[in-house]
This record gives sequence, C-alpha cells and structure tokens, in this order.
Amino acid sequence: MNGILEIKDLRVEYRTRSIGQAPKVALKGLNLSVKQGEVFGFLGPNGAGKTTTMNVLLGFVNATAGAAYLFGVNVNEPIARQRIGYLPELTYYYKFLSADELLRFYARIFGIPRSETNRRIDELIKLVELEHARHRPIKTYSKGMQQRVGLAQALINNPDLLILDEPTSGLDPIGRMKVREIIQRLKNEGKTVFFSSHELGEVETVCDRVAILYQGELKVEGRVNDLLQKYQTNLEQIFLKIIGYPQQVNS
Ligand SMILES: Nc1ncnc2c1ncn2[C@@H]1O[C@H](COP(=O)(O)OP(=O)(O)OP(=O)(O)O)[C@@H](O)[C@H]1O
Repeated sequence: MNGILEIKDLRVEYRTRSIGQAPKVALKGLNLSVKQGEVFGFLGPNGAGKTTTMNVLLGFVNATAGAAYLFGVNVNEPIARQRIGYLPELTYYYKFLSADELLRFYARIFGIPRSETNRRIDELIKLVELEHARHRPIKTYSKGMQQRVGLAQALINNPDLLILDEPTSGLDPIGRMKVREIIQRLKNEGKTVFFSSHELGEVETVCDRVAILYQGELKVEGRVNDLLQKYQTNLEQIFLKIIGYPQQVNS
C-alpha cells in the first residue's frame, strides 16, 4: 500500500425502506490510490458516488464490501482520521460567531494548546484572506467568504490530507480562483488534497491526477497531463466522452 488514501474493491449499497425493493448500489467495487503531496480531482456526474466515497472515508457510511484506508489504517478505526481535514459540500456554522471565534471553538475541540491556537488562527486567517472580516459575524459574509472560513476550519488541526466535497460549488469566478489559490498553496506546503468538483476547467488547472466515476464505477484514472495528451482535448470534453456523450466531443 503506497498511497495515503487507498480504496480497495469498495462496494456500498444503501438499503431502501420499502420491503422487497433492491438496495441502491452506490459504489460497485471502487479501487483508488492517492499519493502523498498530490492534488487529486474526484470527478463524476451527479449521483456517481463521490459523496458516498467521501462518507466512507469519514466513517459516516459503512462499506458493504471492500475497504478504505487512510495513512495505512482502515477507516473503521477512528484514529485513521486523525490527520485529515474535511470540508463538506454544505457547511452549517454558528453564524453569530466571527471567523476568529469559530476557529477558536474548533481549536478547543481538537485540544490545541492556547499558545499555539493564536498562531494557528493568525496563519489560517491570512491563508484564506479574511483578515478584514476576522471579527465580523459569519452571517455577514458572502458565500465565498463562508467557504473560505470552512477551509480554515478544515485546516485547524494542521492535517496532512484534506478531503473537500465540491469546495467551489456556487462560488463566483473570483471566489473559485481564491479557493484554487489556497489549494495550490496547500500543495506547496506538502499537503495532499482530495476533492470532488464539477468545475472541470479548474480541476484541469489545479490537479495532478483525476479519477472519473460514473454510476458507481471508476471509468478513468490518470495524470491530467497524460489524459490531455492521450485524448488531445480538454478535461471537460474527456469527461463527456467517458460518460457517453461522444456527439458533444466531436462538435
Ligand atoms: N442515504 C442514501 N440512501 C439511498 N441512496 C442514496 C443515499 N445517499 C446516496 N444515495 C444514492 O447513491 C448514489 C450516489 O450518490 P452520491 O451522493 O454518492 O453521488 P455524488 O457523485 O456525490 O453526486 P453529486 O455530484 O450530486 O453530489 C445516488 O444514486 C444516490 O441517489
């Protein structure tokens, strides 16, 4: 096992409440490996199984078969998640708190010593460019600013691996660019970033490798540069081709 995130033959079935109805198969034997220091784009149309995969990594959903490992530890063991940071697709914060207060709250949850907390929060507020709004309630923030608070929160424990579920969804081009820049800075610091996204132009710019999931199955995995070279087109067109829209590829 040489990845810090490894998924082996992962199958997830959701049981339905109706008697006699077959379970919904969300993942059909997924294999994936993400290496230290990579920015990895996890792609797929709505319902492909991306969030389910992340939920297994986070311990929210159990594998029906197969297994997933973080830093070589099976995700069934909570300690596997000690070195990760997670940003869900939808974040719900105490909106009456400021970014500063929110980060202090999470620092306390992680048991970070007070002396280190100040330094860490200063660093994170700077990284996500919220110095000007640090003491304002989050409810006064734009969506982009709220997303950047979320990123800061995901980083409070100085994780080695970040799992981000559609970190740029709903952001304007400036908001997306800022998140992209933060991901790039994290990469430069040696962090590993595993994120799902529908913004393929962005993924093409920031990712080292991508995987395309479709109906619970891995269709393609590879280095972005290799895929662009192989298909002689951009990632969006490759994506459409892989999921079965060849007419759009040729248009
Ligand atoms: N709790 C659940 N119970 C039953 N089916 C579920 C549940 N969660 C997800 N599914 C189904 O599993 C499949 C995969 O869903 P998932 O949310 O993992 O996809 P996704 O790739 O993250 O989609 P999106 O891009 O829309 O977020 C879908 O068919 C979805 O309807």
